[in-house]
Amino acid sequence: MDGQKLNIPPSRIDGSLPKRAEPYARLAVIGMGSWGTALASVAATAGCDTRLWGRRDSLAQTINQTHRNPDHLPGIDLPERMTATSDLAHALDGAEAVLLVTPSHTLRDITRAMRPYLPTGIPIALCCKGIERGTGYLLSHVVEEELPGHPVGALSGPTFAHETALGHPTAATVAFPFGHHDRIAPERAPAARLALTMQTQAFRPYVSDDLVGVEVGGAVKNVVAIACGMMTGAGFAENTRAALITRGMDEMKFLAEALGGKRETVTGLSGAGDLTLTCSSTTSRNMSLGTQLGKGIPREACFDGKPTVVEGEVNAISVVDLAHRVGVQMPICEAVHAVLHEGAPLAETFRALWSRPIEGEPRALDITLHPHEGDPA
Ligand SMILES: NC(=O)C1=CN([C@@H]2O[C@H](COP(=O)(O)OP(=O)(O)OC[C@H]3O[C@@H](n4cnc5c(N)ncnc54)[C@H](OP(=O)(O)O)[C@@H]3O)[C@@H](O)[C@H]2O)C=CC1
Ligand SMILES: O=C(CO)COP(=O)(O)O
Repeated sequence: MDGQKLNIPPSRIDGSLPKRAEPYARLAVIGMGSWGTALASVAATAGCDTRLWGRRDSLAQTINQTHRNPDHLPGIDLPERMTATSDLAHALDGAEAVLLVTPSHTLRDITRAMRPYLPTGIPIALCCKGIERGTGYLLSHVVEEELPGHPVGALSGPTFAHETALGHPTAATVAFPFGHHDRIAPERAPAARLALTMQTQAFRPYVSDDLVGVEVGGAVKNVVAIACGMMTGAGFAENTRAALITRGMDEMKFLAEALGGKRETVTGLSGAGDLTLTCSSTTSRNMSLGTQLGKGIPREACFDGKPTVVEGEVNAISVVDLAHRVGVQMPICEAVHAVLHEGAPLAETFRALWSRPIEGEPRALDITLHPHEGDPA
């Protein structure tokens, strides 16, 4: 069977990108924190007319006057081409695509607020990481509810904001479900156009059609990073961290598959890539929260008491809740949830995690071996 008989355009047969994809000329970036600012900087560097929105007018004015974001990316120069505003209508006016980069718990409110200003059909890419608490929805589902009639995708990967903004070589995945756009000419496909819009000499996007796999990777990796931090803070080292990363990836894989995502996405930039980055670096806020808790620092004293966006903290609740709904076991995420939200003692919780009955690797090898009776497990 060949593509001619199926009447599939050549670009769909070999999976290659449309040959004539056009970058977007104007982008709105919603969220003036470190990642929104870094992404706006990348897009502007790539030549796109970029407007960055944040809730504080004083910060927007500072960015416009100094080309720096002293609150979220101190000391890093931003391109003069990007402008900042606290006026949502102005940010969205004429935007050909939108990046959503607010903390995940604010997503529903901000997308609802965008509704009067965004003509239908404008593609929206999620750059925040999480699952909605209470509903258990992937964030793309939240956007689809609040802003119906838009192609929704994600941009995600191993991307610390300050490194990206400094121009360190960085790669990420841009995922939109291709199926939604079958009637759109290939050169209009949002994943291709957004990837081209964001490409610079330092920032390298890859294109995917597995939005679910990408979203699950971003949400779960933060919870696993807290687990890695907890064990590191408690005094354990590389063996432990490598085990948590690998078994955490297994949890990611099963949740992604249960929701219709692809296993191979979990081994890509938005899964294994981001998991490795976040679980290996003291720069990570999630890893850092875990480390401080593992050292016995009370939650209210972590980060010297400063309010800090730690997505894995709330997402431990939503990930575990979603896993229960779809019948997937996620013991590492459950352990983090128990310590953070159920008052379970950290040392005992992780000892119990390590003493669970022996299982097969992979899970498909359906084996469960219980400890001998009388063993001190
Ligand atoms: N930082 C990174 O390296 C990366 C972050 N991400 C993801 O990007 C998303 C945004 O995080 P990031 O840019 O790091 O955030 P930051 O911690 O850098 O900044 C927080 C941002 O959220 C705003 N904010 C905080 N609380 C609220 C609230 N209750 N209502 C509305 N706005 C609020 C802040 O506004 P204000 O300044 O006015 O307080 C600020 O713009 C997260 O999902 C994160 O996981 C993804 C990849 C990399
Ligand atoms: O998602 C991130 C890097 O890809 C940022 O991770 P932290 O929120 O843990 O700092």
